[in-house]
Formats: sequence, C-alpha cells, structure tokens
Amino acid sequence: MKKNQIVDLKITDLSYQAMGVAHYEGMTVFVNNALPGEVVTAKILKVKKRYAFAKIEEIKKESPDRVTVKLNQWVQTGLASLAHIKYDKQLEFKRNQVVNLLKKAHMKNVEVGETLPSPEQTGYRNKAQVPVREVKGQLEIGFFRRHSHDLVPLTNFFTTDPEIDRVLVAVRDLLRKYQIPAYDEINNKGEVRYLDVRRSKATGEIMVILVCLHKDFPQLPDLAKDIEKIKGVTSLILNYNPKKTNVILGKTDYLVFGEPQITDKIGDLKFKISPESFFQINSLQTPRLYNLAIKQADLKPKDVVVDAYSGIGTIGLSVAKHVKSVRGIEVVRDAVKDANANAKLNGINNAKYTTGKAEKIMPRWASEGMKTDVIFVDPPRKGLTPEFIDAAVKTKPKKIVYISCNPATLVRDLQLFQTKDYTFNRIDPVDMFPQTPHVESVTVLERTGK
Ligand SMILES: C[S@@+](CC[C@H](N)C(=O)[O-])C[C@H]1O[C@@H](n2cnc3c(N)ncnc32)[C@H](O)[C@@H]1O
Repeated sequence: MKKNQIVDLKITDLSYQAMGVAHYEGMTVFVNNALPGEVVTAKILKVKKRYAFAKIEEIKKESPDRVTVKLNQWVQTGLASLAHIKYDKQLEFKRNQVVNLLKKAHMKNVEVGETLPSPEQTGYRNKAQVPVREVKGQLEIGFFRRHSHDLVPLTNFFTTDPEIDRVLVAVRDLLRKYQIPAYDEINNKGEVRYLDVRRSKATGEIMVILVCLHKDFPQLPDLAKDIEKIKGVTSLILNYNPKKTNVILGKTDYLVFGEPQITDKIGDLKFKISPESFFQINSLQTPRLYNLAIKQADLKPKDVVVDAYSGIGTIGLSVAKHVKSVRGIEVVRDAVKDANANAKLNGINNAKYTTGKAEKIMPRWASEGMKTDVIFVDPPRKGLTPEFIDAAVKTKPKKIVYISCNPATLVRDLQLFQTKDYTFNRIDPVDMFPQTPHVESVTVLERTGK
C-alpha cells in the first residue's frame, strides 16, 4: 500500500475516534467520515507498518444511518466528528464502546444500560473555547483541523449555545475593528490566542475571556467599552498566557469589567464559577447525570461522603442536605474557593472542600483514620491512580460512585477495585456530548467484604 493510492474499501466498523474501519491486504485502514456498511473509493493519506489513514473520494454504497451535515468542517475539525450519524446510532455507538471494552477485559455479567440521550442534541454547550489566528491576512475564529493547528474559520459552532456563537462573532468583529493581531504560534507573537465564552442557561449571564500574550495592549480600553455593549455580556476577563505552549489558559486573570464569576444553577442550587474552574458543559443533561449517580448511591442521613475531583462542588453540594457531612478534593485552587463559597451561598454548613491532588489527599485522610460511607469520583480522562484507589478502599465506603468521561480508564480502574473486594454489575452511559465520540458513564461499586 502506498501514499496517494486509490482503493475500494468496505467499511466494517467505527473506531473509538469515530473513523470508519476497513481491511485491505492485511492492513487496517482508518477512513475519515466513513460509516460501517458503506463501500467507498478512498485515497490513502498516510501509511504505517500495520495500518493506514485514508479519505473518501466517493461513496459507492451509502449507510442508511448517514445524515447530511450542513457544514463539512464540523466533522473535519473534530468539533462534531459524529455529526454525520443519526442520533440514535450515536447513542448505540457510545454504548458499544463500553460493551467492547468490557469484553476485551474479560469482564462478564455486567449489564450496560442504554445511553441516556441528551435533552439537546445541538447548541447544548454552555462554554466555547475557540482559537484566534490569522488566515489569509485576516483575523479569524474557528477550530483546528483534526491532528493539526490549521485553523478552519467558523462562525457557527453547532454544538455551542447559539447565544455564545453570537458573542464570539461580535468579539471577532471588534478585534478586527481595532486591528488587534491574532496570536502567531510559530513566533510566539501577536496578541489574542483564544476566545473563551461562558453563558449561564439559568441566568443568561455571559462571561468573555480574552486569552492574550500580554497583560495589556493599547486598544484594550476601547475594545472593552465595545464588548460591554454586546447584548448579554456581563463580564470581561483578560487571561495572561505569555508562554509558547498548547495549554489554552495562562495562570493569571485580570478582571476588565463586571463580576469575576458567572452564576449558574443545577436543580435548586446556585453555583458561582470562576474562569479557571471546571463546570459541566451540558447544562440540561448535568442534573440528569447527577440524579442517576445520586439515586444509585442510596444515601442515608448518617452518611459521611467524599466528593473527589469535585470541581466547584456540584455533586457534593447536591447531596449535602441529605447526609451527615461532605469532604471534597479538587486540584484547582479557584475551584475549591468557589466550592466553599458555593456551600455558603446555598446555606450548606456540613461541606468542606480541600485543595490538592486526590491521589495525595485521600491517602492522608485514610492514614488519619477517616471512615466513609459513600465516595463519589469524577476524574478527568486519565482516570484514578492506584494510590487513590488504595486509600479510598481503606476508608471502607459501602459504595463508590464512579462518574467517568473515558471508558478505557474506567474499565482499567474497575479491574483494580475488583481485586480489593468491590464489585459492580452495571454501567450506565450518559450522552453529555452529542455529535462527538465522548462517552460519559456512571458505575456504582459496592463493598463485598467486611
Ligand atoms: C470531570 S471534572 C469533574 C468536576 C465536578 N465533579 C463536576 O461534575 O463538575 C474533573 C475535575 O478534577 C479536577 N482534577 C484533575 N486532576 C485532579 C487531581 N489529580 N486531583 C484532584 N482533582 C483533580 C479538575 O480540575 C476538574 O475540576
């Protein structure tokens, strides 16, 4: 097989990154945008030892699950790489990810629920973080083409709240008006690197964060005055990121106008959110995810609860009024400040959040003799660490409720829990990210030993 070769392929599967999978002369070929059941003529783009990448030249037989996508760029950029598949098939795809990983790990007798659909399938994101770059001599916002830093200009981000798209475009136009340069990542020059916009569905407040190379620039006062006039915008923050790095946000925020936080709601509780703090991006699906987790936790008034990887305390504070106490752990200092302030804001006085790495704090608590009843964990994609798992089980919780955004690390961690007298019999996938291959899920582990 050679680069640029044209081949006919029968697509038999969908990879976990949503690429069509075919086999050709002993090689596995990943075909962008192709669906199982399709027959395509494809051009080989890259050849490795055992696999290759290809792109479709022509679809000879189309899958009945294919839907027409208004903008090809949504699929090309990875912004919405499942958008060409019917929604019910997307849900099936996500469930299958979990089923296949369990099978690979020889984990039997586990029921995998149907994926809980999201109430909104597009426009559901309450936050957008979009790169700003110069393309053909003009400042543009958009999304990077998959596996590259080539900006594809966009104004409709499809999965983002349309009100956020409106603000993104308005700010882009102002950056052009004041001739503020886009970031040039090759030479680490220019000014605006990213636009980060958050909108609270509950209050309508909109926070704009300009991620900039410098702390200040001459046009900032005039730009700020105009941004303040954009309908709905309640605060502007300059995030200072001087480094040559792929990390989006720098370490320092400067408040240009408005409140330093945005207020959102989950159920009856209010949450104040700082720019660096994590907040679930699918506002309508979040309470449904939490309810699924909390219902299965079967909490009692005497329970001591740990909320690990707590963000701004959304899970722990949602249960605090029904249990004895909540202790939370979170690594981002501002998020911990938000969590403790959010406890006060909601009249909760039995919840306390601590700054630090969960894999360091949990062993400390265990060695101090802490006993728990229920532990909620909601780690980032890399999952838990053996140190955390060891310490968590030492505190002897009846239940560990694992909210996961990566089924591969989930299954790895569940295997380790099984060696420590914890068992589980079902996993419930929840669609937090429609049109993308991301799989969220809830698993409840129960203690079997004494
Ligand atoms: C998927 S978010 C969940 C947040 C929260 N439970 C929620 O539902 O909004 C994961 C959180 O873990 C935090 N985090 C990442 N690594 C961590 C670590 N080693 N120890 C503690 N927290 C960590 C992140 O800052 C983020 O707030």
